[in-house]
Amino acid sequence: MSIAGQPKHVQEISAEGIEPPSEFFVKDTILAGNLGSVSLIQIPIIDLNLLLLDPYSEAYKDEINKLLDALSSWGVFQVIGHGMSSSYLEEIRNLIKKFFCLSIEEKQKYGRAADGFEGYGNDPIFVEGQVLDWCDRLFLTAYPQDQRNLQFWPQNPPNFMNVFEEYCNKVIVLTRTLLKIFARSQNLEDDAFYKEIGEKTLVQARFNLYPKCPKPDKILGVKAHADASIITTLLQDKEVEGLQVLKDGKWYGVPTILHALLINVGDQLEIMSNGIFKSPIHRVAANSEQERISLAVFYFPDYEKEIEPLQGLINSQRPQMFRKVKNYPSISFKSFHSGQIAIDTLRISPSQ
Ligand SMILES: O=C(O)CCC(=O)C(=O)O
Ligand SMILES: [Fe+2]
Repeated sequence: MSIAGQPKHVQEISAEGIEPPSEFFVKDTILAGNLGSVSLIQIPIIDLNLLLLDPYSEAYKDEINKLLDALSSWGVFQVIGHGMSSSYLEEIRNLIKKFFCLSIEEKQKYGRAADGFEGYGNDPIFVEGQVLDWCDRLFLTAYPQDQRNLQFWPQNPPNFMNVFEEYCNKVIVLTRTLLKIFARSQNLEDDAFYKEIGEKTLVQARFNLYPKCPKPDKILGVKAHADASIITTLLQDKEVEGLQVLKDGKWYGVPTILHALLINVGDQLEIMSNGIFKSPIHRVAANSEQERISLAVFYFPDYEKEIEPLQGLINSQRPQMFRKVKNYPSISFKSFHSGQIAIDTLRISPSQ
């Protein structure tokens, strides 16, 4: 089955074992380099429990320094001690698998519109000549609650809504705790980032399925990008790796850790931190042997909220690095599809 005018779901192409259509083949750019094997790198593992200790304790100081180093170099770390047990995270992974295991017809009940973003589907085509990601996804808005489009929320598995909602709530609590700790790491008031973001936040989730791909040396699960969010919380497949992060011009594979969640700085946090925290460029490799799943939860400010570097992080040594911005995801989206790095369009050059 293919939907009129749309390429088939990746899951179907993979199951049929046919040659992938040419739209999936990456073009030879620096961001598509080294698609063969990359070395796995142990990105920092941060224990949240240690960051909730007395700030004068040695254990706290060591952990906050490790965190600061992670935020300002990789822009990504694995968090443990977040209060969600391994078995709970396994329940969430099972929910993702159960949904993607349904027939295409069943999943298609929650299918996105041909030109839409929300719902179940393959990579939406927005520009001519776009290279397609080897990934089917279910994209949902979780908060604000009144912006949920419930027609896209699966009724099957039957407990989907409750389990997903509870998980989102836990991720939101974790995100807000991290924002406080990030502020402390800069000697700012606990609510410094939180005040800039405002009360109204947008929380969206992307459930990803990366079916087996016969050409992992020429095709990507997700093309190189930086997230437009403030913070992204990623639940990775427990066995199959695929996420890669670009650092100093080299790609590194991120290992998966059963009980950890992967946190990455999004562009809007890089902006608010005046460039101190880095929003990493990352991508997902395809895999010829194994299917992979993941769940990314993106935490955004409201579209109407203007974001800018915090005053407390601007000084003569570090002048303001980014212009103010509103509705950053739309800028990011356009840049992504025209091959630009979105955050660079907001950079203030030193002479300005
Ligand atoms: O699946 C992954 O590991 C990462 C997905 C991702 O980067 C995204 O959805 O923005
Ligand atoms: Fe991402």
